[in-house]
Formats: sequence, C-alpha cells, structure tokens
Amino acid sequence: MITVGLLGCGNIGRVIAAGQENFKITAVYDVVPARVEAFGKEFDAKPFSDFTAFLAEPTDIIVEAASVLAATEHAQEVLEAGKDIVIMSVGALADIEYRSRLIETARQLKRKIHIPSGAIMGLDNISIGQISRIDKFVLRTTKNPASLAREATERTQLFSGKAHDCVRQYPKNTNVAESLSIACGRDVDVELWMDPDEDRNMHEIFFEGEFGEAYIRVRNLPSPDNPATSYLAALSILTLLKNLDNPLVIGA
Ligand SMILES: NC(=O)C1=CN([C@@H]2O[C@H](COP(=O)(O)OP(=O)(O)OC[C@H]3O[C@@H](n4cnc5c(N)ncnc54)[C@H](OP(=O)(O)O)[C@@H]3O)[C@@H](O)[C@H]2O)C=CC1
Ligand SMILES: O=C([O-])CC(=O)C(=O)O
Repeated sequence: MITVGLLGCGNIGRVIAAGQENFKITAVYDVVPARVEAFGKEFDAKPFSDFTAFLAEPTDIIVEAASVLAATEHAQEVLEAGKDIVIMSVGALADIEYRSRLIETARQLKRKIHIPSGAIMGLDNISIGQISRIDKFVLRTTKNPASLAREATERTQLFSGKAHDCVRQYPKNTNVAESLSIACGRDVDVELWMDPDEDRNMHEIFFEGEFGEAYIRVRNLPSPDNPATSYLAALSILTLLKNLDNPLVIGA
C-alpha cells in the first residue's frame, strides 16, 4: 500500500481522502491547525502543523494540493528528503530557474515530480510539442466572475499574454496554463475571461503544427467546496494516485 503525505486539507485534499483505495493518506499538513486536526480525525491520518515533522513522518510520496506558495516553499525539501512529489499548484514551476533546480534534484536523487492533467484534457499528446513543430498554441480560459472572486455584468477579458505571466497574476485560476507550457515545451499564449453568463470553468485549447490542428473545449463543473477549482482537477489527481503502482502506463 502506497503511503501518502497530504499537503493541503482543502477542497482537492478532501476529494482525494474520500477516494482512497490502493493508497493511504497517513500524514496531513495545512496552515490552518484546526482544519488539519479535524481532517486527520475524519480520515484517520496523523495531523501536523509543523512541516519538518510532517516530512519526517515515513511516507512514500507527498501530494501538494495547497497553493503556489506552498509548492514553491516545500517542493525542493520534499525531494531532498528522498520522496516523490505530486504538484497540483503547477504555477510554482513558472519560475524557470526554480523548475530546473527541482528537476535536477529529482534526477540526482532518482525521484519523480508528478504533474496531474488537472482541469484540462489532451495534456498527453500536447507533449508532441517537445519534438515537433508548433505554429500556434492558445489557451482561452473563461470562468464565472464568482470563481475569480470578482464581479462583472458582461464578458470581460482579464488577461492576454504568456502563461508564465498569467499564472503569476492569477495563481488560483490558471495553473493549467503552466501545465500546458511544460507539456508543449514553450510558454504558451493565454487569454483569461470572466463571463457572468458562464456557470462552468471553461478551457479552450487551439493547437496547430506539423501534426495538423486540434481544438479542445472542456466545460468543467466547479468543485462544490471551491468554485475556482474544477471538479475534474480533483478527479485527475485521484486517478493519478490510483495508478501510481499500475504497471500498465497509458497515454503519451
Ligand atoms: N493543476 C490544475 O489543473 C489545478 C490546480 N489547482 C490548484 O490546486 C491547489 C489546491 O486547490 P483546492 O484544494 O481547490 O484549494 P483550497 O483552497 O480548497 O485548499 C487548499 C488548502 O491548502 C491550504 N494552504 C494554502 N497555502 C498553504 C501553505 N503554504 N501551507 C500549507 N497549507 C496551505 C489552504 O489554507 P487557506 O484556506 O488558509 O489558504 C487550504 O486549506 C490550488 O493551488 C489550486 O490553484 C486547482 C485547479 C486546477
Ligand atoms: O480548475 C480550473 O478550471 C483551472 C484552475 O483553477 C487552474 O488552472 O488553476
């Protein structure tokens, strides 16, 4: 049985904990002590408010489902402690120097950094961008203003530019832009819109290159506990965890 240390006892953490089968969350950590205590009690995991003690607990893998700040602060020490990590707050990897350091540490220590597909589809074959010519890559994300903690009476563009800049400005809403950039091997173009008539978290991907062209549209239901996060993102990381010990690897 794979043992998991969960960093972040929020919306995604709860979906993962409720779906445990071939893995067991044995240790949990969060910035909110009362939350981590209650979570530990509910899911029979040891609660920690001190990160060093959390990391020292024997676990096979740490799952970060907290924030870009948490991933930035802790991913390196997780790898240095000899553990694999799953990073949900992929925006942390927009810092190229930091990303390179993490990858180098993982390579030296023979550890893995897993990035779930999250709130999008198609990440598998978008990786062909690493070996093949790409002529156009645009991610257009549209959310209800409430999901962005804003108000608007009409469709409004919030951002147009590169993924790295977008995820820095909207770290709770555009991690997918960074996942796509890593998969495709370039800082992709991003548009972020808020639309009061859209009740879903919509991600449209326009992809053209040597292979031909693709258009992917995902209209996600928001998570019940956090409208900024699509429910698909929680399902995605849960699926990744369930397949960690599966010898059959599917997809690019
Ligand atoms: N890759 C992808 O496709 C997607 C990624 N995400 C990202 O996944 C992450 C988790 O999402 P979700 O579960 O919905 O978020 P929630 O806000 O519901 O839960 C996150 C939990 O982690 C806590 N937390 C935040 N910062 C830290 C820290 N530095 N150390 C310890 N605990 C911390 C939060 O506390 P507090 O409430 O006090 O902040 C909260 O309890 C987010 O970063 C989100 O942006 C979301 C959707 C898609
Ligand atoms: O959940 C989503 O739809 C996307 C999201 O918030 C992110 O990429 O951070």
